[in-house]
Amino acid sequence: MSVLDVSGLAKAYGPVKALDGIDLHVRSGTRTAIVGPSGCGKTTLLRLIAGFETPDSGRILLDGQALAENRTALPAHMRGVGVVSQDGALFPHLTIAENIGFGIPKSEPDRAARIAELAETVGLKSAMLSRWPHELSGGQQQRVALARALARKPHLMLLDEPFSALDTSLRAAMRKVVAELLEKAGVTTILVTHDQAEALSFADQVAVMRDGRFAQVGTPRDLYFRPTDATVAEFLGETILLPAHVADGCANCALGRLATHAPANGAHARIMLRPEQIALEPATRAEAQAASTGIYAEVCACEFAGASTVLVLHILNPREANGAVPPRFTLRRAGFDGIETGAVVRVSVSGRAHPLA
Ligand SMILES: Nc1ncnc2c1ncn2[C@@H]1O[C@H](COP(=O)(O)OP(=O)(O)OP(=O)(O)O)[C@@H](O)[C@H]1O
Repeated sequence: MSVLDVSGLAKAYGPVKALDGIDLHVRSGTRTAIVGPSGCGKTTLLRLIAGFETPDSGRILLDGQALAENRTALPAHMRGVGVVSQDGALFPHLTIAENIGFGIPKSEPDRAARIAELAETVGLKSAMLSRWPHELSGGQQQRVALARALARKPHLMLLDEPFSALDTSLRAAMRKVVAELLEKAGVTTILVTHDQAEALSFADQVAVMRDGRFAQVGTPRDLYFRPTDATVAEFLGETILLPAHVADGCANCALGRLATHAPANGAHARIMLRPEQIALEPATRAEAQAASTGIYAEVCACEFAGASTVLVLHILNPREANGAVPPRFTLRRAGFDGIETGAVVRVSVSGRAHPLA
């Protein structure tokens, strides 16, 4: 099991600052996911850790040993770092057994047995060992790529969008298999992905990257429920943002007085809620007009999308303190429960609101 420490890492391609001062600590035997929009520098970071490129400045330590320090770098093959890329990149002229055994010396007496064991570990049938890469499905090829990387007994595994070419159901299954396998082998792992749900479910630690820097690093729950800003919040999932007056651990907003996560203050703060925190119950316009407590809303729009439905809700009796809040918000709900455009609903909020600057 190995510990990775990255500090002050920077890399520019001409005028483009691909990495602009990255600090990252990955604990031994854990899984870290790096997410961020296209072009933010994710692959560049993996390439520097793998040793395919040299940083302009900064340091990468694996178990205290310098893999790269400023412009000096240990060659990739001496780092003990395994890499699995998006397409698996198998050698087309080698059989599956030869691909898996690529990094195992031919002189090793139990080479064939190790290849068979690795194939079994990643769930490949022994009959596949004599096949060629083009005779395997995408998911099977990714398993071979993983077995090939594991054969070298890496201290650190780098996974660069390894599931992105797979269809949705296979993707989820492979993610689970790979997470379990790496955990069992105790290999410290970094996964790069575009998929926020994948990052949140796969990793112990998630780093959100933006313009060559980390916007936030933390546990999946921390990042999802306590994002540092609205961009991180929206990147990690559906978000409801409402203007609020935040003081003394409470936020006054269009949805009433809500307890907040942190003791934040600020007259112009906003709060964030996740859609799972909002419950709707059918109600009537008369109830809404007569009510002295509770929040009522009218459904102004309803977009059915199969597994989820997006509602636009107009709050009929907003409770905000400053009166300047547009009392309307969008809510994505799982499934469809018959609430249509024109319906009146009672709105309740569970859990705490998260204040944002
Ligand atoms: N070899 C290169 N030469 C010039 N610019 C490069 C090179 N490699 C990357 N870049 C630039 O550096 C920035 C970061 O690229 P990188 O591939 O690391 O992003 P990414 O987050 O992995 O993107 P994606 O999710 O689309 O793969 C981009 O602006 C990219 O155009």
